[in-house]
Parts: sequence; C-alpha cells; structure tokens
Amino acid sequence: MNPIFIDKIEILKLYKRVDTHTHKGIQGHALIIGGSYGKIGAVCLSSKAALKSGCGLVTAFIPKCGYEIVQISIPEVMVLTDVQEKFISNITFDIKPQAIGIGPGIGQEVATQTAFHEFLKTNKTPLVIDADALNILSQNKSWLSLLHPKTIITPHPKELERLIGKWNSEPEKIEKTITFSKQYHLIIVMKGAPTHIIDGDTIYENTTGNAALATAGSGDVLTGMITSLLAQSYEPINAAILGVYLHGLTADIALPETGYQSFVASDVIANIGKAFLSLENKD
Ligand SMILES: NC(=O)C1=CN([C@@H]2O[C@H](COP(=O)(O)OP(=O)(O)OC[C@H]3O[C@@H](n4cnc5c(N)ncnc54)[C@H](O)[C@@H]3O)[C@@H](O)[C@H]2O)[C@@H](O)CC1
Ligand SMILES: Nc1ncnc2c1ncn2[C@@H]1O[C@H](COP(=O)(O)OP(=O)(O)O)[C@@H](O)[C@H]1O
Ligand SMILES: [Mg+2]
Repeated sequence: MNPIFIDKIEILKLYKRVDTHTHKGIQGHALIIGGSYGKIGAVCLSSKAALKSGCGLVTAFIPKCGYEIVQISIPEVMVLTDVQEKFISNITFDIKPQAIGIGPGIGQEVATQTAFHEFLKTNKTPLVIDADALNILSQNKSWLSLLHPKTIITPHPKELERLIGKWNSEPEKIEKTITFSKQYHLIIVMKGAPTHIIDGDTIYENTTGNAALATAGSGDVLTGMITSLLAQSYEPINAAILGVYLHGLTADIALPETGYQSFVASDVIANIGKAFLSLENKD
C-alpha cells in the first residue's frame, strides 16, 4: 500500500521532449466536450489548458450559447456546437481526435444525460471524465461498464463519494477506490491535497501543488491538461501522472507572485510553460 511519489525523478522517466520535426497534424488533437448556460467558462479553461499543454489542435464541443464566447476568448480553439442553445443534447462530430475530455460545466439536464449515454455506447477514443459527467455516472452506475479499460476519471472528494459511497478513514477511502478501479479498470485521479492516482493496486502520490489551487476552475484546467497529454500519445497512466504533477507545479511556481488568495485557474494556465521548462533544467 506504499505509494509511488510523483516527483521530478519519476516524471523524467516518462516525459517526452517535443520532436524538432513535428507539426500540428501529428502533435495530437484533443476534443473537450462540456459547457452549459452559465458554465461555458469551464470549457474555455479546459480547452485553453489543453492547447497550452502541447497538443497541436483543440476542438470544443459546446451548446450554441457558448459559440462566440469560446471563439472570442480563445481564437486558437475550434468550435463545434450542439443543436441546443443552453445544454448539450446530442454528441455527434465528424473529426477524429486522439483524446476526449468530457464533463467540465456540462450540467445534468436529462437530455445531456441521454447524450452522454449514447456517446459512451459508441466512443472508442481515449477518454478523461470529469465534473458533471461523473455526477451523471453516479446516478447511472450501470453505464460504468461501458467505459473502456484505462479510462481516466478525475473526481474531487465529493464526486468520488457520489461514485463509491462514504468512507470513514483515509485508508478506507483508498481501499474503496482501489476496488472501484479494479472493478471497472479505471485510472482514478483522486483530487485533493495531495492528489493520489489509483491504477488497480498501484497508488501514486503527487508532490507538487498547494492550497492556491482551491479555486474555481482549477479542476477544469487539469482535465484539459490530461486530455492534451493523452492526445499526444502518452499512455493513460502517464498522462494522468504528468498532468497532475505539472498542474501542481504551476501553483508552486506562481505562489511567490500571487499568494494563496489571488491565484486563479487562469494562473495555472499562464504557468504551464514554466512548469514544462523546469523539466528541461538539470536541477
Ligand atoms: N467557470 C465555470 O464555468 C466553472 C464551472 N464549474 C463546473 O460546475 C459544475 C459543478 O462543479 P462543482 O465541483 O462546483 O460542484 P459539485 O456539487 O460536484 O461539488 C461541490 C461540492 O463538493 C464539495 N467539495 C469540493 N471539493 C472538495 C474537497 N476538496 N473536499 C471536500 N469537499 C469538496 C463542496 O464542498 C461542495 O459541497 C461542474 O460541471 C464544473 O465543471 C466549476 O468547475 C467552477 C468553475
Ligand atoms: N488545498 C489544496 N491543496 C492542493 N491542491 C488542491 C487544494 N484544493 C484543491 N486542490 C486541487 O485543485 C483542483 C480542484 O479541482 P475541482 O474541485 O474539480 O475544481 P473545479 O471543479 O472548480 O474546476 C484539484 O486538482 C485539487 O487537487
Ligand atoms: Mg471539478
């Protein structure tokens, strides 16, 4: 039950430098599916974080009301819209992304739940599931069997509780999460302080990050980062490990300038570059 600590030594074993001759067409295409009226920001954060984590192309699939918001706030991101104005009701697209992140801001409308179910029945693309998409799964546990092995889920403690039930102690929480991971063959990013990643019987413990991350949207950013790494052909467990490590590192880097209070999710995104650069340093 001893965790493997996610530190720079572990990260350098899996980190892949960018090939000099790469181009956007082979650098990975990430699709972020989410958003609803009032929560388009979650998709903006997630899709910008995906781009800033190195994939070549990012597309956002959102309800119609988010079209101009996403196009204006992040012009580098391509946008596909649902037929509905305020929520997602039918997830269809003719692009071929290498990874999909679903859930930030998606809400729990009945039509969205049905659309998510239909999507899970046919999806074959590596997947990261977060936020309300996890809450929908909690209400429809039979759908968990539709998930492909090595699907990544990123619950915060409340979302985890909705999925696996209550626990009485930290060891029991880990034990129950291991059982859940083995039952559905999932990689579980148990967000918290610190974040643990559970892959069957293997437990990883992150060593970066601080309380500045306790701010709206920081989980949405993490989803974009992990989806981006998955799109860049990292193995799912390595995408989760590297994403969680870099996400925490942004807060460690920014803290001297922002303090705990004024750090916001956009500061995670602004510091992803410095976090990557620290992997190129010798120390
Ligand atoms: N700008 C935006 O558009 C934002 C959209 N968001 C979206 O809003 C939706 C709802 O997400 P929420 O997570 O707010 O709602 P949830 O109802 O899933 O979670 C909030 C509950 O979980 C508890 N909780 C959260 N973190 C915890 C922790 N570390 N330890 C113990 N309890 C904890 C809170 O106390 C609260 O009771 C999601 O779809 C999400 O993606 C949020 O990410 C915030 C920003
Ligand atoms: N006190 C803390 N110390 C370290 N990391 C934290 C702390 N509080 C929150 N985090 C991190 O911030 C992120 C919050 O994610 P989440 O709750 O999903 O936010 P949101 O839904 O608003 O985007 C997680 O990665 C979590 O590990
Ligand atoms: Mg969240």
